[in-house]
Parts: sequence; C-alpha cells; structure tokens
Amino acid sequence: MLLGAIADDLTGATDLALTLSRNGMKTLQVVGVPAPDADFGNADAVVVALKSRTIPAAEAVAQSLAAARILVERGAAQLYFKYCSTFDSTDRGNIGPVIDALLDLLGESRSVACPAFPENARTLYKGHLFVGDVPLSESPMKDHPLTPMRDSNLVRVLGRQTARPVGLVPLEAVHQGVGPLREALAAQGGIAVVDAITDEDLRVIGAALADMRLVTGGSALARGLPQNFRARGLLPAVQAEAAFAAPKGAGIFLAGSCSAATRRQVADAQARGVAALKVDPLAIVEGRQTAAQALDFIAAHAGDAYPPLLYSSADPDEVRAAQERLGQGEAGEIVERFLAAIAQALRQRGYRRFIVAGGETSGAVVQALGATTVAIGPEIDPGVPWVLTQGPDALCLALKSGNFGSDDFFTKAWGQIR
Ligand SMILES: Nc1ncnc2c1ncn2[C@@H]1O[C@H](COP(=O)(O)OP(=O)(O)O)[C@@H](O)[C@H]1O
Ligand SMILES: O=C(O)[C@@H](O)C(=O)COP(=O)(O)O
Repeated sequence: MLLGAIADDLTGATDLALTLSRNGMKTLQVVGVPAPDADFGNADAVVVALKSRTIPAAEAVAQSLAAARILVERGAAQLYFKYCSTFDSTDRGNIGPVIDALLDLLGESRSVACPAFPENARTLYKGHLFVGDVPLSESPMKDHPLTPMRDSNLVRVLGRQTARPVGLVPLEAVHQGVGPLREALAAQGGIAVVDAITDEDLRVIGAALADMRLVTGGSALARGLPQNFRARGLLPAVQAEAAFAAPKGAGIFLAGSCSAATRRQVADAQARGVAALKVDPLAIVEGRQTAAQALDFIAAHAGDAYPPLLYSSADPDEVRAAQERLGQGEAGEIVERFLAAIAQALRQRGYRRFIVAGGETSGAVVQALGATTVAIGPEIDPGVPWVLTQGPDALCLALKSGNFGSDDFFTKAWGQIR
C-alpha cells in the first residue's frame, strides 16, 4: 500500500476512491475501521470510510487514529484525511481534532487543508470557500441539518477547531509553481489552508506534497498524488477501466439528504414518473408511518419502469420544525434508522441495487446492508461512482453525496444498469 486514506463519511470515501482509481491507483474502500490483518489484496490505496463527521470529536479522533495505525502498519507511506468539499463540521470539530491527532501519531507538525473541488464548483480563494458563485455561508450549506456552514473563511473555521497555528498559502504562491510552493509550505508551521480554483492548481499542489506525510482535503486534491508515486517508479501508467457488470436484481432509490441538489433530484425523478413516498420523522415517532407501510408501497410498485423512491428530503423550514420537536441529532437518526431498516428488509427480499442520496444516510444504509469492502466502478456524475460490494451476493450501490449529481441523477443512474 502506498496511500492510506481515512474519510469522515461514506460518500466522501467513494468520491476519493473514484479519484484515486481514475488516476491509476488500485483502490479498495473499506467500511469502518479495518481489522489489523484485513485482506487489502494488491491495493495501492486503501480508503477507510468512517461515519465520523458529526459524532463527538473524541470518538472521531479515536476511530481515525485506529484506522490510521492500521494503514501505517500495513505500509502506507502517506496518509490522506478526506472531508467534505464544503468543509462540513462544527466549531467542536471534527476536522481540526482529527488532523491534530493524525499529526501527533505521525510525529509531524505540518499539514495542508484544501477542500477545493473545481469540477463540482467548490473553489478556494484567499482562504474563502465558494460554492458555485457564492461564498459557502450564502450557499444552501448554511441550512445543512447537521453541519450548517455559516462562515466561509476556512482559516477562521479551522482555527476554531485546533490549537495549532492555521495559516493561508494564497493562490499567488500556488501559481509560482511546484518548487516555490513547496518552499512556501515548508515555511508554514501548523496547518496551511491552500487556495485552489482550478484542477491545474490542484495538480501543482499535489506535486508539492510528495513528501508530506499527512495531506488533508476534499477528493480533488488527491488527483495529483498518484503521479508522485509514479515518478518514483512505484506505480504503473493509468490502465483502462475494467468492465463493470451490475448484479441483476430489483432496485430502490433512498434519499435522506436535504440538500438543494437532492431536493431537485427528488422532484425531477417524480416528474419522470418515479413512484415516491415521503418519509417524515414526526410521523415515524408518532407511529403514523411504519416500515411495513413503506415496504408495501415498494412492493406495489415492483413492476414500474423505475424503482420507487423513499425520501425524507425536506426544505430548511420543515427540517427545523422536526428538529425543534425531536432534537437535531435525533431527528436525523430517526430517518437514518428508518431508511437503513428498509434497505435491510429489501436485501432480505433479494434486492441487489441501492441508489442512496446523502453521506450520513449512505453510512447508515451500507452498515445495515452489512457491506465491509467495496470496489469502485464507473463514474455516474463527478464524485459519484457505482460501487460493487465484495464477497458473495455482490450488491451494486450508488452512494451520492447530497450536493452532487445532475438533476436527473436517479433515472440516469438507473438507466446505466437497467
Ligand atoms: N426531514 C428531515 N428532518 C430532519 N432531519 C432529516 C430529514 N431528512 C433527513 N434528515 C437527516 O439529515 C441528515 C442529512 O445528512 P446526509 O445524509 O449526510 O446528507 P448530505 O449528504 O446532504 O449531507 C441525515 O442525518 C438525515 O437523517
Ligand atoms: O467532498 C464532498 O463534497 C463529498 O465527497 C462528501 O464528502 C460528501 O458528503 P455529503 O454531502 O454529506 O454526502
């Protein structure tokens, strides 16, 4: 293993694994902290998918350290900590505390932070993160159910999460090229937030990070890393993608993301004739909505052209109302448990294809499905691949970050494997 990665949610892990495999690394994605003797096959990169974005910081640190120790013991020369391209976190963490702990583990004092993902319109300039044309704090991320992002200045945001110095390496330094950038990074103590607005910026930054033991960022920063191993003769040239054969079987669409993109995708799917059932956390706790009813609905639509869609996606006012009654964490967990239970019941009924929107939601669903390792297949939309669970009775999954994907994501994804 050359690169060991830890991702703080499942869709983030598949996003990163897609990037690494498209850039020529044999990449295996593991769900949860792997066993010390886990079989990583001949993987060049192992991506450990945690569900640590919104759990208490001490638990996120413990899980990340446990994963990192195994990756290092199994040969990873470089560690990558993957978080969201919209830097999803709270002032309590978990990005800063995990970076601190990983640096301590490695005995290092410096790292970088760069969530930019230009292909998905996340850019970083003067330390401010932009989503499309607006600062992060004016984007729909300001209303995220679990990690509302209300400050676009990542030097400030990360500064509130760590006691280490947080500085800025500006775009001008990136534009000076790999050598000068490496010197600028070396001159920074602590964690350097690095500007990037194009893929070329990320390539330059990646090349300057060849010797940095811990790299942190979104998935796009990882694009430049495989070339560093290749330049050292450790990795062959990029191979053609292996053919992808989706297992036969029935499918289901599940959406627990409340992002603006997912809400558009839910509306688009309905407009294209997908049968859809809304899942409501208040109705669940009051016993007005049950898993049995949802399963009946799904069964009634077994002959439709598209799988049915179960969605809890709701606008910010509706989410706020549910959270005021149930609590922020509990409202989310009720929905996650409900969708996970449906997925588990469907798997027992022979369903093999699960298309899921939302990072936390995907984590809950994949845990319930019992998947422990997945291989990366072709890209559906930037940052969203098909994945195949490993072992007998393979399942075919699409785990979509809430914010990613075109409006017709659900029907398009299904069309690719129909
Ligand atoms: N109607 C709702 N009310 C309150 N919380 C909800 C509702 N629907 C979904 N949630 C919760 O919001 C969170 C969305 O997070 P996630 O699945 O990671 O989506 P995203 O990828 O958009 O961040 C989950 O915990 C989910 O259970
Ligand atoms: O970097 C990203 O934006 C994604 O890979 C990601 O982390 C997904 O998180 P969710 O938006 O919570 O699905």
